[in-house]
Amino acid sequence: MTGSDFVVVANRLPVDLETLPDGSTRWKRSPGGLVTALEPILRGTQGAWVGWPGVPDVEPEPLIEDGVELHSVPLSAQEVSDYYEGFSNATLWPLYHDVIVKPEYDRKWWSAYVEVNRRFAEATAKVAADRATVWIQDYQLQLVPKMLRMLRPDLTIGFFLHIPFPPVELFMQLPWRTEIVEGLLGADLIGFHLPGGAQNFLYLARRLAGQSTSRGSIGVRSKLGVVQVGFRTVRVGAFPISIDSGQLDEASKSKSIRDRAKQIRKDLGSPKHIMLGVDRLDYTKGIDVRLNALRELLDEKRVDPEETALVQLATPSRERVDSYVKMRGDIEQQVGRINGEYARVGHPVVHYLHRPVPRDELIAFFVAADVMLVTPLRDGMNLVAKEYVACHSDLDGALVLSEFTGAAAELRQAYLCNPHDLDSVKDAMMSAIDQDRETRRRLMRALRRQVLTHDVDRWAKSFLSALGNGEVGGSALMSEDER
Ligand SMILES: O=P(O)(O)OC[C@H]1O[C@H](O[C@H]2O[C@H](CO)[C@@H](O)[C@H](O)[C@H]2O)[C@H](O)[C@@H](O)[C@@H]1O
Ligand SMILES: Nc1ccn([C@@H]2O[C@H](COP(=O)(O)OP(=O)(O)O)[C@@H](O)[C@H]2O)c(=O)n1
Repeated sequence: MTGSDFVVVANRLPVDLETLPDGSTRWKRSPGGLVTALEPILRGTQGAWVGWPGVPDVEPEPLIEDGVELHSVPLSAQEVSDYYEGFSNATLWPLYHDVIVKPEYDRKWWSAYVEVNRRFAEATAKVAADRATVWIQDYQLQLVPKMLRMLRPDLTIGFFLHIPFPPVELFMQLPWRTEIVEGLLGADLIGFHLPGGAQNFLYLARRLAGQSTSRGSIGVRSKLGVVQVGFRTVRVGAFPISIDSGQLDEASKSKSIRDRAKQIRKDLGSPKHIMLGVDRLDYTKGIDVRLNALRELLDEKRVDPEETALVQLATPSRERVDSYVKMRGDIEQQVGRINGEYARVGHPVVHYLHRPVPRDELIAFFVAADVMLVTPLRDGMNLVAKEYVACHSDLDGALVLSEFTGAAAELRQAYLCNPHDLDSVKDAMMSAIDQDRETRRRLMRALRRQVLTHDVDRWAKSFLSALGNGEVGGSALMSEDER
């Protein structure tokens, strides 16, 4: 059998097919941190990537990009609605993000999820070489490990969840909770960002799937948990994802980016403090939280509108899902309200862009920003926080970071805040603005040490070596009955 020895399977390909006004098509980079992280890992490996091309009802021929074979899995318009917008992003996404909005449980969406997961498993089974390693990504594809194992028992199968794995009490709401846990248990190794997610999963493997599991605590890139599924041993661990920090560090030092960053400051009217938010427009990201905090700081005259600019770059995301439509309206109203009260003609306080920004332009914004605002109510990791740090070799920047991000477990020298407590967010913003230069430099130096030594390459190697060598750090097995 021919095929690829290493296959990544993700809901999206790293590029989306875009139709131009003249009817022609071109590929453009897909949104989100999963693609940011995996694209440099696969580049040049001669591996394959199986995913949806981002638009309904098309099935482009396989293509090769940077040595990687891209294989499209087609979705009909109805499947985009039921599997992607419905079950993935109106059921699982809110359920796994602390039910910030109420998850909807719809049997039709579940059927579409099962059907599309089956299609991904079949497409992968065709692409993978004999005894290949397959790495399945994220919440959209949690049934694929089991389905693929049934089709191709020769494969080594890894699964990584990019979003938080929820507390047991929330997960238990899901009508199809057992099927999801059993789907994941088809993998040889299941990875989470944080030990807490892995621990939650182990408990559910005992309780819902009735399997024996290890009892010891799980470490970061160490001390894996174990689930015994018949004769198979499934390992479970924490592998915090990261970015290509060396590449970003280099890029941010280039003259063209530095010049562009200076120009951005000028264009903003040379304010004393540039604050920046960079997110997909998603209710998990707490864009409303930072806008509320800024408005109160302006009201209380702790921040001077003449000296301050907040730039919010918001990539459009999941634009047909109801909760996203509503949130967009709310945020745009908040931006309008702040500018209505505090802007001068030609001098807004909040600069809001609802469109994707080219990569170099984004890096220039990171370089220009004095204070980065990352305030999600819940976020699996948040790569933006790490990207900002990687872009500040000048040590002259401050990161305000929500405790409810995966990144907060590693970036302890950020100005940490609780996004549910507006005073905590306001205080963190003020500390970031006011802190003396020496303290800011010391904190940024420590943050950079973490981000530059823990890059995406280390993430992938730690996961793949654990997948490859069957390394186990777990202790004795414990079944549900023994608990
Ligand atoms: O594909 P979309 O529906 O447009 O969404 C984009 C991606 O969003 C999510 O990203 C997550 O992965 C990041 C990298 O691990 C992590 O830092 C972040 O906290 C997560 O939210 C989603 O998980 C991906 O599947 C989407 O492609
Ligand atoms: N306007 C924007 C916003 C985000 N992004 C990128 O999208 C990725 C977002 O990753 P993330 O882990 O912070 O969050 P998710 O969007 O994956 O949930 C980062 O690599 C950002 O640099 C972008 O390119 N343009």
